[in-house]
Amino acid sequence: MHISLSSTTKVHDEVTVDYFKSFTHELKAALPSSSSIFTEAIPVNKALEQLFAVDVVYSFLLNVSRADVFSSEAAVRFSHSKEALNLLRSLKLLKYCYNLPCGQLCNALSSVLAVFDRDYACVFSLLATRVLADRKYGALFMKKLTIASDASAMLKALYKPNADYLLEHDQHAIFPTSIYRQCAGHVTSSQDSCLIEAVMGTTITTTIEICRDVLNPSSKLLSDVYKPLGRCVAVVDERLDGLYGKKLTHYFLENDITFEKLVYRCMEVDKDISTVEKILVDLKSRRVSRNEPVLVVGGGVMADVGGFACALYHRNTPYVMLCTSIVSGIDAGPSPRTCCDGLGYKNVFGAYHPPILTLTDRQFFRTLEPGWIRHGIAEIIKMAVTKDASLFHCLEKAGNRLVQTKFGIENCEPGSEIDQLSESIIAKAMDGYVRSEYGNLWETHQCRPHAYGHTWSPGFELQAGLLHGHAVAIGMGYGAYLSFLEGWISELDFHRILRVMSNVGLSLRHEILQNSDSLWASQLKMTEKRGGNLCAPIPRGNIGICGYLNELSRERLEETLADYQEIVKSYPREGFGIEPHCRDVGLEDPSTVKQHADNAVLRGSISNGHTSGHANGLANGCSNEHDVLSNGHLANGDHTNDMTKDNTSDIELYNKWIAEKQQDRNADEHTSSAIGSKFTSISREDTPHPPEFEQSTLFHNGAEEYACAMSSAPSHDFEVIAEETDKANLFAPCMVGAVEGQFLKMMAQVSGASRILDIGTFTGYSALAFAEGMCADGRVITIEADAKAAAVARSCFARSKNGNKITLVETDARSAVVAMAEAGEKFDIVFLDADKTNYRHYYEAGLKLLRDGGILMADNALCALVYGNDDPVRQSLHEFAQYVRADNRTEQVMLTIREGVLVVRKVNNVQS
Ligand SMILES: C[S@@+](CC[C@H](N)C(=O)[O-])C[C@H]1O[C@@H](n2cnc3c(N)ncnc32)[C@H](O)[C@@H]1O
Repeated sequence: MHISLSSTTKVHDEVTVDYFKSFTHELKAALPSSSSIFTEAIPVNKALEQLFAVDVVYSFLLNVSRADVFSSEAAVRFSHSKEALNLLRSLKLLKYCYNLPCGQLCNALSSVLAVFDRDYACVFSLLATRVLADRKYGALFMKKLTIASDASAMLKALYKPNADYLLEHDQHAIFPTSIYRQCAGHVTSSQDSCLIEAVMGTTITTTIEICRDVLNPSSKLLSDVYKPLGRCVAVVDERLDGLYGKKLTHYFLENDITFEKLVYRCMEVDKDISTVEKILVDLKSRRVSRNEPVLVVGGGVMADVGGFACALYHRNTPYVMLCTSIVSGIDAGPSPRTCCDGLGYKNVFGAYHPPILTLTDRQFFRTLEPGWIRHGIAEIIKMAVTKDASLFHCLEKAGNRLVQTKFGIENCEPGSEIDQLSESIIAKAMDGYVRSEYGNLWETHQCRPHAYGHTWSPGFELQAGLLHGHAVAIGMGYGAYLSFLEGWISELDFHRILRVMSNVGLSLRHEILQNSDSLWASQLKMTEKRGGNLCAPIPRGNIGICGYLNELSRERLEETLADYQEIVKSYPREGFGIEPHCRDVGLEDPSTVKQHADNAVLRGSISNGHTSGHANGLANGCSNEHDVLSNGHLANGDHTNDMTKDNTSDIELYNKWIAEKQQDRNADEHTSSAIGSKFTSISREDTPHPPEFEQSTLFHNGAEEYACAMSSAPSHDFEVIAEETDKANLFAPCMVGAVEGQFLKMMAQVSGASRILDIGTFTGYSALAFAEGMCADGRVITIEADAKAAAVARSCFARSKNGNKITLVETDARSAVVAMAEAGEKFDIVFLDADKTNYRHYYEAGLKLLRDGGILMADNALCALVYGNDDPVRQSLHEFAQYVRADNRTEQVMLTIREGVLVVRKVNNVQS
């Protein structure tokens, strides 16, 4: 250090634990508890001015502002105890004292004092609390009080020279963009500057804490971050909001912090760019600043998309990760690899952006299903086998009690052996994970122990619809077998690894392994991703140590895979896992999701004239073991080759094919009216009655079944509805069913509807389909007159995660719609599915209820064709269709979905 500021200022080369200790004693001597500064009589600004003028304080702040807080030497100096580590955490904050709000600065000072003198810290914290509570001075940067043009001359004389020093020698300390990251680099150039060689590096700091009861208002973990800012903007997983939303709100309310909660659905299927976009739009609308840590609350999906949104927002915005699942709590939460799926690939978009603070609290595990707990344990086992033998011992000891007690949270006493063991397991797993991840933040090399189990599993995880943890467990078991065959671990240790997984109900095998193609495809893809090396992490030497397998031929893979499956058959359940599939724990089958994703890629590649190899190329750039889709044909590239053929010949072939098809069809009387020469001039003739239609159904046999098979599978909630309808002996065909349900859901999604009116609930299928397609704060009002049907619907809504978006009104819809229109209610979509003879009445009220541009849909509209001549509904539906057709306030299309859906768009502002 080259500057002396006053004769009394001591400049320390190194800030140590002892330095903090002597600061505490010196401060107590200079400002004893009896000082007037600690009394309420003195205004906050005066108290602060006095505090900063104390010689001990300004020499302390000078030293910490110049301290090298990010070096490994500094870490070593503070590594001997938890208290010392907490001091390092305070030091990292105090380094930026000029830029800290006074409230936060005083808080950090009282945390330091608390390590050495609790009584004195208590007195000091009263001052800190007063400052924090002061709207003006609590949020004011220390530099405003000490070096700004209107600061007192005395304080300026003390603090300005050091600020000037920092401006020259350590710009981060005086004008930081973020207090959580620094960068440095050097540039060398030729004399004429035509050749430049440069090196750049970034240093990021973060804190990870395994904590308890973080949402108890007395916990300071979150309030320490947000109190100085005055507010907390949080992005919250919708499911978590249902479970803990009130507690979260209460926490911030009690701590007098404005809480702005943004809620998003975070199922695996939501992990796409649209969710990230929504978060970005919302952050902007809340005017979140680039220095304001966003609170991200949820499991793995939320950690990925929330973290990614923060990485994109202002190019880089800090965030605090509150982990609520095991996977986020020890893996995705602190992970720097934020991402979302896209173009049919998992994790194809992303950024390296770790949280500034990760909090893992086991209390949240209470609401996890056993199947989710089991799947989370796989990620812990991976760290135990490759990084930490002591963690492995803990897992062996705890066994299935981890699942039974939800990691020491249920069916056991606080402080019991399993409670402590669980805490230790989570902490050690986290430690192992961040040690292997943070040393290789940008994945600049492929020696990554935490990828154990992830080399072959991407080949079958999605195809088999497996939960990630079960797929990884199979990958780990097989990897351990290869390690044993290599002579890297003993047979005993190989079986210990299998046993620890089997004991908690994880899978050691699955039928899909009978075909090794997908594993081989995955191996090829991984090798490509890992820079041409297989580099498969497997245990080597002992449990707790990692080695890397770099060669495995196709023949050997087949042979060893077959042997492995024989061996694991001797394990309980013949090696199969408990509830291994996503569908077993109520999650959407990812293979369905994947199928749609593949279609998207294919469509994209055709319409862009690109090959699917283009999309493959994107996947190659991915950086996450979870990211390769298990699609054998894409991975093998054979499909790619088809698509890269000469474009012209493809078009010629297509034209020839279509000409033949046209001829065939035109030869068939029934279809020639709609296809071919008459296509552009369909008759617009109207008839007083519905035209004769020879068939009693709209479609040939098999058409609807095929449409159903090729549409996204409905969620489990609809199975519940079907079962309950059946149990209640209600007429099941009343329900809109799978294909139309999926259509309604999509209409809600693509229109971004936030309010939908569903007339004719029956047992709730259409209402729930709409609800599924709407965002968290969407509302479906559904009307049903029949008490029995309404009761079934109500119970189904109560069992669905989307049921909270639905309000069921049990009444006669005819008068209800009039009353709603009179009350000025507005909807984005109105769906008619009640008494068909009253469709015209609902239509008129519906137009009043729709916002401009809104959509009205009338179900069963094509039934005018198939109902018998003596059925009054036949004529009534026909007249309704005629009425709409003649209405110039709307435009419409009759869709041949199920029994016909007449879709009507309101084009003008409709007067009542
Ligand atoms: C075809 S079902 C509706 C099916 C439902 N949309 C679904 O997807 O499951 C028609 C429902 O409308 C109800 N309904 C008929 N007339 C009604 C009225 N005037 N007011 C309210 N509900 C009525 C019937 O009780 C019946 O449950």
